[in-house]
Amino acid sequence: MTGSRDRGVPERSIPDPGAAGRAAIEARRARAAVKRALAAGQRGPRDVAERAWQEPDGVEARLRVPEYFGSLRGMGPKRVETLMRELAIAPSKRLGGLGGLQRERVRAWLDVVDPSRRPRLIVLAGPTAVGKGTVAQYVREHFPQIRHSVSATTRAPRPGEIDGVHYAFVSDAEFDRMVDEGEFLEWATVHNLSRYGTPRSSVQAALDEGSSVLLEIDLQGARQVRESFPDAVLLFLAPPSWDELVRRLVGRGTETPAERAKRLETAKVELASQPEFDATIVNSDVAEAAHEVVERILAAEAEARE
Ligand SMILES: Nc1nc2c(ncn2[C@@H]2O[C@H](COP(=O)(O)OP(=O)(O)O)[C@@H](O)[C@H]2O)c(=O)[nH]1
Ligand SMILES: Nc1ncnc2c1ncn2[C@@H]1O[C@H](COP(=O)(O)OP(=O)(O)O)[C@@H](O)[C@H]1O
Repeated sequence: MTGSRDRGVPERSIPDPGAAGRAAIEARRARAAVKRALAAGQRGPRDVAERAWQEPDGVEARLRVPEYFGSLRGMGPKRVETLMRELAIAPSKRLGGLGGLQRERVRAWLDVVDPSRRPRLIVLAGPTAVGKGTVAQYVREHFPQIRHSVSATTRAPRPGEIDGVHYAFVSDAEFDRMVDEGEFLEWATVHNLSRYGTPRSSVQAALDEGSSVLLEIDLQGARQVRESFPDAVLLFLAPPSWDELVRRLVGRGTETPAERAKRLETAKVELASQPEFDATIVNSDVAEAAHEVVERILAAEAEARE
C-alpha cells in the first residue's frame, strides 16, 4: 500500500530528469553542428551571428562567443582571447546575450578581418570619364582593407599624376619587355593610343595576404581577367546619362577635342558591353557608388568556398 503511494508522488511533482538531460544533450549536439558548419565554411560567421540576434531562443544564440570565434578558420585560442579583449566581450557571454554596441563591434570585425572571408579580384570598368578614378579614390580613402593595383602605361603623365602612385609610367621598350617576360596579368591598347597593363606579382601578393584587389581597367582587360580568373567579380560603372558623361569628360579638361572624340567612340562600345558584367553601378553620387562597390566586394568575399 505505502509503496504504491511513494511511487506515485514523485511521478506527479518532479519533472522527468531523463527528459531534461536529453534536451540538454540535444542542445549541445545542435551547437556542435553549428560550430562544425562554421569550421568547414558551410555556414558564414555573419549568417550565424545575425541568426543569433534575430532568434534569442535559437541554437545560435546559445553559442558562447569564444566558441563561435574559435570555430572560424585560423582562429586559435590565443587569437580568440585577444579578440575578446579588443571587442570588450566577457568570455562567458553567449552570442544572443551581446548588447547593441558589442554586436556592432562584432559586425565591424566580420567586415574587415574575418579569416573565413575569401579575397577576390574585382574589376571596375566603365566608359571614359564616368568616374572610375574618383570612385576608386573614395574606396581607397574610406576602405583601406581593399587593395588597389597600380598599372603600367605608355601614356604620358597628366599634371598631378605621380609615377608609381597613379600609374607606373614606362617607355614602349620597357612595356615590350614586361609583355615578353609575362609580367602582366592582362594588358591592352586603349583608345587605339597607349598600352596599359596590370602587374601580375603585386596582385598575387595582395591576394596571398588575404586582401581583395580592385583593378580599374578597360573592357578588353576585363574580358582577359574573366578568362584567366573565372571567379573575379566584374563591376560596370555607368553614367546617369550620355550627356552627363560628355559633361564630365569636358569638365575634367585633360584631353584635346580630338582625344575626347576618340574616347567617346570607345565609350559607345564600352556601354554596349554592360550585360557581360556581374553588376552595373550607376555613378550619380560618388559616395553612394563607392559604397555599392564595397558592398559588392564584401558580399563576394563572404560567399562560401567551394
Ligand atoms: N586593360 C587595362 N586597362 C587599363 C589599365 N589601367 C588603366 N586602364 C584603362 O585605360 C583607360 C584609359 O585610362 P586613362 O588614360 O587614365 O584615361 P581615362 O580613360 O580618361 O580614365 C581607362 O579605361 C582605364 O580603366 C590596365 O592596367 N589594363
Ligand atoms: N558622381 C559624380 N558626379 C559628378 N562628377 C563626377 C562624379 N564622378 C566623377 N566625376 C567627375 O567626372 C570627371 C571624370 O572622372 P574620372 O574619375 O577622371 O573618370 P574615369 O577615371 O572613369 O575616366 C572628373 O572631373 C570627376 O571629378
